[in-house]
Amino acid sequence: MSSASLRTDKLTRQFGGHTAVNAVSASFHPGELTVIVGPNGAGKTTYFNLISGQLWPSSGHIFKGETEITGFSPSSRAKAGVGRAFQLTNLFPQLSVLENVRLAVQAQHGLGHVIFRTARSFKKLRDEAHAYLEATRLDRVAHLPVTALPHGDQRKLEIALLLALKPDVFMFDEPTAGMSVDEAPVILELIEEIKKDASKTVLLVEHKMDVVRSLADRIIVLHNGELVADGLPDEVIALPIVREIYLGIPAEDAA
Ligand SMILES: Nc1ncnc2c1ncn2[C@@H]1O[C@H](COP(=O)(O)OP(=O)(O)OP(=O)(O)O)[C@@H](O)[C@H]1O
Repeated sequence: MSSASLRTDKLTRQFGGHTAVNAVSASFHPGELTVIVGPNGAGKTTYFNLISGQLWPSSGHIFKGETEITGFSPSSRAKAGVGRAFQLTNLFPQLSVLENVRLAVQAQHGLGHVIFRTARSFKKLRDEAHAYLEATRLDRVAHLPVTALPHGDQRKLEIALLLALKPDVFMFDEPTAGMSVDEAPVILELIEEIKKDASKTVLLVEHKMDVVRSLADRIIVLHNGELVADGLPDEVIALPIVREIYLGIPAEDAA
């Protein structure tokens, strides 16, 4: 267990009388990309929100390495290395895409929003920000105010900001949702790149089976809040419950 970079132990969240996530224990390891699948309402987003700190668990624990982070705020979790691509909040709408990413880089370097000290250090931060924009193919819109970005580019910016955070654990919730067919491959290639880094742990919630197949090292299946399967992609995809959910094959025919 000690090699896990992230671990949930009997993680549970109730809403009123409804148990959205039910005693989910799972470990996630560096160099591994785990896709979390399950039907609508299975508890995937709630599980993600519990890990990233948007929701508190009703019971159970979350560990980053050896450190228990269950009581940490979302920003403390991010500082501890658990980073999630978020809907764009906390941005400076009047500033350009590049400036927003540069501020994220600056914050990651522990400089907060202080005025940069030297021209050289400012250039270093800008160059790093530019590298994240190139990685997400946003360099062509670097000068635009963030409010001018179309939806697909906004989703890419979420990922550029996540890269700036330099997390050990990357969390993506349907990263290509709402993107056009020609935009999605850029993001998938980028996630491929991240997963090649043996020190990074990647968690992905995804509905699209082609994306699941191309990226997953491992798949876990949530159903009614419970973890019902955990294994290698081929094994898990062959399970009747997964074939029923994703391929529409009734469980009795798929068995
Ligand atoms: N804030 C909330 N208050 C009450 N019930 C909630 C809340 N958030 C989620 N739920 C319920 O918890 C269950 C799990 O929802 P969740 O959104 O985590 O599922 P999901 O697997 O992410 O679904 P989808 O694939 O549709 O996004 C659902 O029954 C949902 O209605």
